[in-house]
Amino acid sequence: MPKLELLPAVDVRDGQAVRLVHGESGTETSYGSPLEAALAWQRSGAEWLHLVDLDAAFGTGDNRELIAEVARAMDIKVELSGGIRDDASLAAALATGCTRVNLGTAALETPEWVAKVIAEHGDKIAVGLDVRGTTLRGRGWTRDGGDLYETLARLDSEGCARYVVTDIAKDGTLQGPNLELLKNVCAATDKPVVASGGVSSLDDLRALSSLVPAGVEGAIVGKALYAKAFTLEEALAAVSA
Ligand SMILES: O=C(O)c1ccccc1N[C@@H]1O[C@H](COP(=O)(O)O)[C@@H](O)[C@H]1O
Repeated sequence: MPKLELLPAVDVRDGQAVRLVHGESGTETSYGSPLEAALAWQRSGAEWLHLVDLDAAFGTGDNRELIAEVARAMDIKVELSGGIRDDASLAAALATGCTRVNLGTAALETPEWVAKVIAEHGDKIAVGLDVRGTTLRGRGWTRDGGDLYETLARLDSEGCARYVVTDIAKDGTLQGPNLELLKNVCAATDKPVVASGGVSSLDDLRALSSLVPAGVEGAIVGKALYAKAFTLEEALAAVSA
C-alpha cells in the first residue's frame, strides 16, 4: 500500500513564513524566512512542499517574486496555492516549475475557467475544498461559496484530478484532523484527497495513514512542525512504519 505523503507547509504573509489560527487574518505567528523554512523541510527529507501566498489569498497584495524564488530553489515537488484565479496568475504559478497548483476561490467564483484549466493542465491542477461544516469558503476563507458535495460532484464531472480538503475549524489549532469529513469526501469521489488542518501528533498522522486505502493520499502539516510537536524526520518515519 502506498504510504501517506507528507506536505510540510510554508504559508507566506508580508514576506514571512507564518501560521494562522482558523485561517483568520491577524492571528499570524511568524517563523522567519520562507526560503529558510522550505530549505529546512527539504533537508529533513520532505518530498513535497505546500507553499501558500496568503496575501494573494486574502487580496492584501502578493508575495509572487518570493514565492517563485522559494519554488525555484526546491529540488522537491511543490504544491503552490493562494491567489491563482486567472490565466495570468496561473501562468506565473506554473512558470515557477511547481508540480501542481491548488485553486480555491476560482473553483467557487469562476467555475467555467476552472473547468477549462482542468481540461488543459490535467493533474497539474488540484482544487482546494476549504470548508466550515459542509460550506465552502473562498477569498481568504471570508466568504461562503456553496455546498461541498455539490461542488465536488461538479468538479469530478469536469475531470478534476485531486482535492485538498481543509477543515477551517481545525486549521492551525493542533486539535487533530477531521477524520469524518475526510472519510465522507473520500466516499463521494474516486479522486485522491490531500488532508489539511489540525494535525497535532504522530498519532494523527497514523490515523490519516489508515485512510490511505479510502483515498487519502497525503497530509499537509503546518503548525505541529513549527511548534515542534514532532520533527519532520519523526513524521516521515511514522507514516513509513
Ligand atoms: O492556508 C491557510 O492558512 C489559508 C488561510 C486563509 C486563506 C487561504 C489559506 N490557504 C490557501 O489558500 C488557497 C486558496 O487561495 P485562493 O482562494 O485560490 O486565492 C487554498 O488552497 C489554501 O491552500
